[in-house]
Amino acid sequence: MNKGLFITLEGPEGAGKTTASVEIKKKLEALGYDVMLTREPGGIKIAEKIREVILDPSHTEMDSRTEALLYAAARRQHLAEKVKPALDAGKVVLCDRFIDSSLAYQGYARGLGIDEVWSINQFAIGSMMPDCTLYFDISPEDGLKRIEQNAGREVNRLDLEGMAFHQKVYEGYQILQERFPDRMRRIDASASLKDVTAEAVGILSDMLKNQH
Ligand SMILES: Nc1ncnc2c1ncn2[C@@H]1O[C@H](COP(=O)(O)OP(=O)(O)OP(=O)(O)O)[C@@H](O)[C@H]1O
Ligand SMILES: Cc1cn([C@H]2C[C@H](O)[C@@H](COP(=O)(O)O)O2)c(=O)[nH]c1=O
Repeated sequence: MNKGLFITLEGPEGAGKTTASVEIKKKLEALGYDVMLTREPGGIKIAEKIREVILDPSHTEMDSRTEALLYAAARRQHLAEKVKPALDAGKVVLCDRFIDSSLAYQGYARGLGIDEVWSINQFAIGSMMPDCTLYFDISPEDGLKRIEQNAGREVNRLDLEGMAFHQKVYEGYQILQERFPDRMRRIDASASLKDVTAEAVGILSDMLKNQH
């Protein structure tokens, strides 16, 4: 049984998840919560190594099922080694991407099937679903425009996919929102960082107050 709160941040490329997660962490800490920020794929040594393999732009030959399985493997290790111990210690875990990324990117955009990708992830995560998912809603055009303007950002293999793929990712997230209306909370990610952070902190502090 979790003691902490498991929060995931989801959305298309350039939605502002990584930037906002740092601000959300600061605000929740100022309210007295013990917060751990982490990311997928990655967050620990083994998963960061898997991330390098998945996202290396030269790995153009990677099969879609291999890609889905690697994400699930990285997820399992990250969950077992870092997320679960933090939740057991009562922390608020903010995780930049989780299973919904696999469902939207591999399940829907790659065409493997949301249910098929769900089932391989069931093996990886068991019953460890997020308590709440902040869905950063932004059009793929606007998200990619932000990334293009960020000269320092690494360009990974998935960034190099065309607009049709990113449009499908966006559609995939819309389907997930319909499927999980209670867990997924939509945030207008086209708003300013200040407004995005305030909306996210509002949602989470209500949840935390009700939990204790
Ligand atoms: N609310 C915002 N308004 C305008 N620009 C923003 C906002 N939030 C983030 N940005 C900028 O957009 C770019 C992408 O942000 P960020 O890396 O946080 O997105 P992300 O959702 O984590 O993307 P990815 O999943 O592709 O890594 C960065 O240059 C960041 O400074
Ligand atoms: C967890 C997860 C991620 N992805 C994709 C989404 C992004 O293109 C990259 C991760 O890069 P970021 O800068 O850290 O957002 O990987 C995916 O396709 N499936 C997943 O399960």
